[in-house]
Amino acid sequence: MSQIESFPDTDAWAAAIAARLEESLAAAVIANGRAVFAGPGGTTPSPIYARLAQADIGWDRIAVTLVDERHVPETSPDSNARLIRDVLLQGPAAAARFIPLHSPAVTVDRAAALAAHALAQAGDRLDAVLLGMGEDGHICSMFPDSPTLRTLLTPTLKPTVLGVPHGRDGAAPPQERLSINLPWLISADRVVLGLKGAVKRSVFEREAEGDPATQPIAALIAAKVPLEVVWTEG
Ligand SMILES: O=C1O[C@H](COP(=O)(O)O)[C@@H](O)[C@H](O)[C@H]1O
Repeated sequence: MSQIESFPDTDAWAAAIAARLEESLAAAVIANGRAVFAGPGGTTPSPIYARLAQADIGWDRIAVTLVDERHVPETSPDSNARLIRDVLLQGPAAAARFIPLHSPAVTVDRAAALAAHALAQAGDRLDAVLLGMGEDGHICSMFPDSPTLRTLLTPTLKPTVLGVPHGRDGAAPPQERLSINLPWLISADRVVLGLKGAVKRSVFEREAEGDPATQPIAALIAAKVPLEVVWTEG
């Protein structure tokens, strides 16, 4: 199982994660003249994004995208793009190019195809990835019991973005979603999973021992994603 690194409080935790992402993005800009970062939405990443935004790392050479998104316009409070624009793409990081996963006025599958194309144009791998995890064990929009789950977790496909239908009969997710697939994470140089709280720690420990075909955390570990798990009680 992946080691869990613990930090005493949210400030130390967010600073440690932001420093790792900054280091990988700066190294990629120096080595390749460009870099690609992908991050999550949700309630967890804001303090990390606020710190990362201040890094002096040549943001005009960096493309920023999402690991997942709801199929909603950016005006929606549920939009992960809105969080990225409001918190990460500020200060020095405002110079970065944003690649949204959602496209307005098309189906979720068409939006996914457009995002897959835009991401492939940005590069053949992600230089730094931040992940969050829901208390049901989902990362990106890889939801337990979703009909797209097994495809998203298939390690041998090419890196892409898939549309995820909303769950039936109250199952998650309540809205259509878009998600990068496991092969994008396999190809990444660095993947940091930021966890807060005792519940998420125990969910991670349980999921890490699970079935790689149906449990995203187990799939990442089995596929040898370069995963760093960084936790604070919060
Ligand atoms: O639905 C989502 O949830 C997860 C976890 O969110 P959090 O609020 O528990 O931090 C997030 O990683 C994902 O990007 C988001 O779309």
